[in-house]
Amino acid sequence: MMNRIDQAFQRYNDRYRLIPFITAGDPDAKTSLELIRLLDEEGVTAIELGVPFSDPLADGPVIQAASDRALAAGMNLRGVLKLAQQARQLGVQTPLILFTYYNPVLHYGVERLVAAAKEAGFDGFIIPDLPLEESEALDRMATDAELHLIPLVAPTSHERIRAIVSKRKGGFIYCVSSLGTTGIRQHFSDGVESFLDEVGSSSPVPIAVGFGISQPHHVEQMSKHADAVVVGSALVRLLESLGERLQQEESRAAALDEVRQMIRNLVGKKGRVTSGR
Ligand SMILES: O=P(O)(O)OC[C@@H](O)[C@@H](O)c1c[nH]c2ccccc12
Repeated sequence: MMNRIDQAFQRYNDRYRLIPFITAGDPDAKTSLELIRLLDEEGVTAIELGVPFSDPLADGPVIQAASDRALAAGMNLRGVLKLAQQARQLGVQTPLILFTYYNPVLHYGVERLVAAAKEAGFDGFIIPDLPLEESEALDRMATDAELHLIPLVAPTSHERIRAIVSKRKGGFIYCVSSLGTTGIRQHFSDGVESFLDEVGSSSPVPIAVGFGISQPHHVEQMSKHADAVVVGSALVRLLESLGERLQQEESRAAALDEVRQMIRNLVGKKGRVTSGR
């Protein structure tokens, strides 16, 4: 089964493959839709659309604050589904990944959510706290709906990595660069590259790496060992600093240009052939 995520990784790309994460509804739904369109225009490989949650255990302070802002602005799982639907109606083709903690999924109903996500135009799910005993069923339902459940692997035991990776048939593997929570890092432990090489050598599908990545040189370095790079907190922090400017008509365009510039700095200049994996 091939969906937009699989097609995106197969498409020739002369820049670094970036998967940005944004918290849906931060600072508001209208801005989130503008951001999705901007990221689509910039040709990112996929977009992680985060459902804000009151208890984001795996998130550092930047994304925790973004969740609080989005919840205060009234965003919820239903609103995130609507955002995807609106983006597809506007012609957005970039793969959309529904990022959510498990609790909102449980409340909504797993089966109902898979159908609603498919209907809304999502291509995959990332659920960082999905209990292992639930993942089989959700994985099967997602595949039946031609969506991909994207597993996360951390630098833990080799057996666990192989168990997760070996049976994947599509989508990608999300390699967490370091244990701990999301958040900008200046340095990465030198074990990251060998961890990525280990996952990459046994993975039948592309691998992406995330956690802490914020600078073009991080993207360049990680792209030697992974097929794509996830950037969340650095982008969310920029959106926080742009705040009201994003929401006011007279300053919105200039604020969005700052976001565009950050994306361009991270994906590199056109014409650069990435060494890739
Ligand atoms: O924020 P960072 O350090 O750039 O990491 C990506 C991360 O934001 C995104 O993939 C994500 C947001 N919340 C998460 C919770 C768990 C795993 C991954 C995530």
